[in-house]
Amino acid sequence: MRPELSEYTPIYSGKVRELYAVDDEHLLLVASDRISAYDYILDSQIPDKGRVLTAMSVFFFDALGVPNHLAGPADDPRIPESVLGRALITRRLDMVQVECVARGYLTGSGLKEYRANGEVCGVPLPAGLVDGSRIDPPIFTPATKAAVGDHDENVSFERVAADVGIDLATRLRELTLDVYSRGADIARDRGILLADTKFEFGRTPGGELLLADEVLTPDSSRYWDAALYQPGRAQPSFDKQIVRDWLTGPDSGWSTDSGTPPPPLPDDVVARTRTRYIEAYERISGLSFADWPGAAA
Ligand SMILES: N#Cc1c(N)ncnc1-c1cnn(Cc2cccc(F)c2)c1
Repeated sequence: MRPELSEYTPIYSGKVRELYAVDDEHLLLVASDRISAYDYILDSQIPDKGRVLTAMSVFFFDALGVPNHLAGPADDPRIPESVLGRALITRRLDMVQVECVARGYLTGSGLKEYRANGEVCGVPLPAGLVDGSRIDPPIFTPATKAAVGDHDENVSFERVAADVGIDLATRLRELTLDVYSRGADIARDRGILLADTKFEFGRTPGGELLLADEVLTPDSSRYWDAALYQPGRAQPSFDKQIVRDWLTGPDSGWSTDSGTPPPPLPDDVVARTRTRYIEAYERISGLSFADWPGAAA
């Protein structure tokens, strides 16, 4: 008999995820079916998004073999039925307060910084780069965690070293770039470009540094279809472009500068977006989402 979610203590509620205390040493990370676009949490949910993204994290935790915070399988008996497949039991860690970002392509806040001063997080880049340019080798572009609703602030490696010490900062950079590069290789072999990603790390009471949070999901990363890749423009998001195009298209009656929340999504936009998430998982993992625990939404 599985416990009810109400038996666990809520300790954090994010835009699309929640965190519960299971006991003194373990947490339950729950991924919802909520989706964000243009800095709004949409009223419409994407069925099975939480289960797909949980499956992607588990695939990469297993595939990359990095010591991590998982403390049980996807069907761990401590996971309530109501969130089975979209929740994981993890070790409770002392989280390192650094957003560990790796970039293999130039876009978003990194592009904005580059256009202003030719570098990202203090890392100089070659002249002449455009939106979507490859950054080879990939770079470590850390950020400080923002308050809810704010954007993280990009900081230099030197700032991270000042905050957490040079040894830990060096280890964070090394792990971030290694895990990003190996994850990007896996995705690229399946026709999907991992443009950038954000990792979080934490330490055990014994001081071991573990990879935590979600790993290489479309919510913590930018995924692009390699077949559509064209440097010099904003690349279509593998998973969110259908939503973005409808919201900014003629049928939504909405615009990004309206100052109002986006309208609900049409059923076909929801359905096609669900399919994109499942396609990303099945192409990258080589596994069938039908085999993943939990009831289809
Ligand atoms: N992972 C992890 C983790 C851990 N293993 N130990 C202690 N704290 C955290 C932790 C704290 N904040 N977050 C972000 C987060 C993740 C998932 C859902 C949310 F609502 C929020 C993660």
